[in-house]
Amino acid sequence: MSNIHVMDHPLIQHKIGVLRKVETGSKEFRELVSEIGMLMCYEATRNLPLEDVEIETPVAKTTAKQIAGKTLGIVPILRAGLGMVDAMLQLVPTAKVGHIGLYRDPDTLNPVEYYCKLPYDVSERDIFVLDPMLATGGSASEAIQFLKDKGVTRIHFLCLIAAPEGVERVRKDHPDVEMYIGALDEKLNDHGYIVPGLGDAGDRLFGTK
Ligand SMILES: O=c1ccn([C@@H]2O[C@H](COP(=O)(O)O)[C@@H](O)[C@H]2O)c(=O)[nH]1
Ligand SMILES: O=P(O)(O)OP(=O)(O)O
Ligand SMILES: [Mg+2]
Repeated sequence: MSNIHVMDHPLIQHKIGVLRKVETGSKEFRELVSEIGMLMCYEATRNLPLEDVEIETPVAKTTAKQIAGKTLGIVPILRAGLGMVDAMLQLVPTAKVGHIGLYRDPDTLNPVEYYCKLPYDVSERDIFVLDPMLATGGSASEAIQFLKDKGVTRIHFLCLIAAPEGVERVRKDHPDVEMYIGALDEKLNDHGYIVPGLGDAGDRLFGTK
């Protein structure tokens, strides 16, 4: 079974279409990123292991299910990944949140790290790395490597839009990572932007351009 999952849900496709539009302003953009993030979280958590737990309802004792293990962690790649955090937390309120700050050098397109703060028990958790855009794959690959160096073994990567180049890079560097992709686009342009894409996700989320 492939570990690359391209979303085919009509709600996700519809919302990504609105997100792409040049006339979609920051407020609506933020709402859409959050909504799509929530729908993708639902898909990305589909295979989490469950364990039995004995509970008591008002009527009877029974065996219910709960997520097994030390539960989850969420790691947005700053800034753009921040737009997906609240939605994930609404579905998984007990998740801990780490942050990895990376920006792309505009000339080399290589990621430059400027911040990192992770939960102390990060290595015991299933980690969901968030970034709306997977372009060259440099940022995602570096963030994932960073987590692996901290001992994390179960990593899932979620992005709203991906270029084939980025998917190939992450697949090659990290074949063990589950990738969840809202839409797979055509290519990168000469500046490393996804075509057709949506522009710079961080700028559109925070109104910085
Ligand atoms: O069309 C795009 C392409 C990239 N971004 C931002 O860059 C990084 C991902 O780029 P990589 O080349 O994959 O490292 C991502 O964090 C986005 O913030 C973008 O917004 N739009
Ligand atoms: O990857 P970048 O350089 O686009 O960073 P940001 O997410 O802060 O816009
Ligand atoms: Mg940006």
